[in-house]
Amino acid sequence: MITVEQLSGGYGDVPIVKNVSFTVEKGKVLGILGPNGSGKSTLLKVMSGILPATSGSVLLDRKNIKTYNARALAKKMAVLPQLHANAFSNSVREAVSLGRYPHQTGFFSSWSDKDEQAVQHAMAQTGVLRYENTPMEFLSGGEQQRVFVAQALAQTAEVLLLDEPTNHLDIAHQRQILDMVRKEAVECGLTVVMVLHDMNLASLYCDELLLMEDGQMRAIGAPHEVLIASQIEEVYQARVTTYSHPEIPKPQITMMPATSEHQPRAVITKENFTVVEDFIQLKSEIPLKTISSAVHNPGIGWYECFLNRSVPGDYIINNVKQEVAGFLQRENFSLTGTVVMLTAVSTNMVALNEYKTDFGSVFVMVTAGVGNAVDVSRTHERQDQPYVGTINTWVIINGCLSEEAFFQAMMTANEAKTKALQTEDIRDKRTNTVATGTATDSLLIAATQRGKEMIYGGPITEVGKVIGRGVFETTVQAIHNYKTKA
Ligand SMILES: Nc1ncnc2c1ncn2[C@@H]1O[C@H](COP(=O)(O)OP(=O)(O)OP(=O)(O)O)[C@@H](O)[C@H]1O
Repeated sequence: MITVEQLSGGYGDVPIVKNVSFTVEKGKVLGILGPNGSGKSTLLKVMSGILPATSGSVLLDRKNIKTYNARALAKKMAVLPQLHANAFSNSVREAVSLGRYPHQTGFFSSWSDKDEQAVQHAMAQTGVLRYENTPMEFLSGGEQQRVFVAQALAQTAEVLLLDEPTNHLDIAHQRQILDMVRKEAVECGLTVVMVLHDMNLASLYCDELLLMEDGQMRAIGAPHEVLIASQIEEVYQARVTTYSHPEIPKPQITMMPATSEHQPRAVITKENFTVVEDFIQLKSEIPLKTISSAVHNPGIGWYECFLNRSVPGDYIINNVKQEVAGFLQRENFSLTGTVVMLTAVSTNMVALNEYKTDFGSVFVMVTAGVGNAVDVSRTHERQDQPYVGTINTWVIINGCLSEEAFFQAMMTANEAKTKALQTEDIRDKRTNTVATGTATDSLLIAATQRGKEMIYGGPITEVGKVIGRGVFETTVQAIHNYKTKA
């Protein structure tokens, strides 16, 4: 455990670090973030005693570091500095072994089994074992960086201070070093304070983050309490946006480029749609921000091509995703840029309408295979497998929607679809009650994201009104087409 109390210090008379206080418990990892020159490295230097503190104190297990002599302190705390004077012409093994100097005692100190184990463990953990006998000068910058991390690790101190440990490392080695740091913290109780420039890595690997600004603490707390877009924008003077990591409940930050770049024409018109026997296609000149429950490329993303593909009624394939990928490859569609829905109805039953609004046109496309419609409130009564029958709906918006508006637009569209089924008196054959949809309906909302952002997409908003009317009317029309052409 390390405690920093109202610590100030710097170079000569100039205070760089001002009044910093925090505690890192045993087995926890603190990440220090901040713009260039905000005092991160200086803070580590004052914490480790490399630079004198002008006021305040640093405690290791509640004992001031001033009470330790250099060797005793080095046994407790290992430091990886930002810049290494690479005076080594010796081997990797010898460089890592230097980490053991605090443990060497007496004038003729001998190399113990413990020393050997610590060096072997450190080299293995950092992936430098295979360079063991290579001279340091023969290693790349990233390989040398890993050797320096190994040297700090070999010190087997309780507290590790790391200044940009992932400097020069490719992503695989960044992961290796940071995984190793986390593992040593969680499994061996190592306490870690590390300066990182990459906020996303810091979010993933640190329990807490300290954000520095002009030598002072701007914020400290769990990643989600520190990585707040407005706060990061203020401190770094850069436009950013936050999003959730897809698999881990940690925030991530992405930079927003300046928008001076020429933007191509960004309007979807009727000409962007084509209907052929196999599919209904929308091909956009710009990627559209999309949210969908499609078979291929579902979820949230940016896509340029959209297919509502007609497949035979007996289309039962074990691996639908693979079959669709094969189709895209055969037909020369981009696997990563195309969203695909499947329908058993033929493409000539499509209903496609344009709705003109003040912010731009909205297109609604529906194919409605309602032969096997279901009443969602009664499906719990049935034991059978879902069978074919699909209403596919696209809402394509020449406009800009907030994240919230996208989800509300989905709800609005779905409500309008259900209302259309009610109006057309489409029934669940088993219960003879009004159907609410089919077992495998799919919905897609896509927008050009140009123009003024629409914050909400509920039924009484500007965009919600057109979605409500558009999906209702177009679904009714698609049901008529299905009834007359089936
Ligand atoms: N040896 C030095 N002598 C005098 N001033 C220094 C020295 N090293 C750094 N500084 C000053 O201290 C301030 C903080 O520097 P520091 O290296 O701590 O920043 P940092 O946050 O680690 O930056 P970076 O992200 O660029 O590594 C800077 O204004 C810098 O110019």
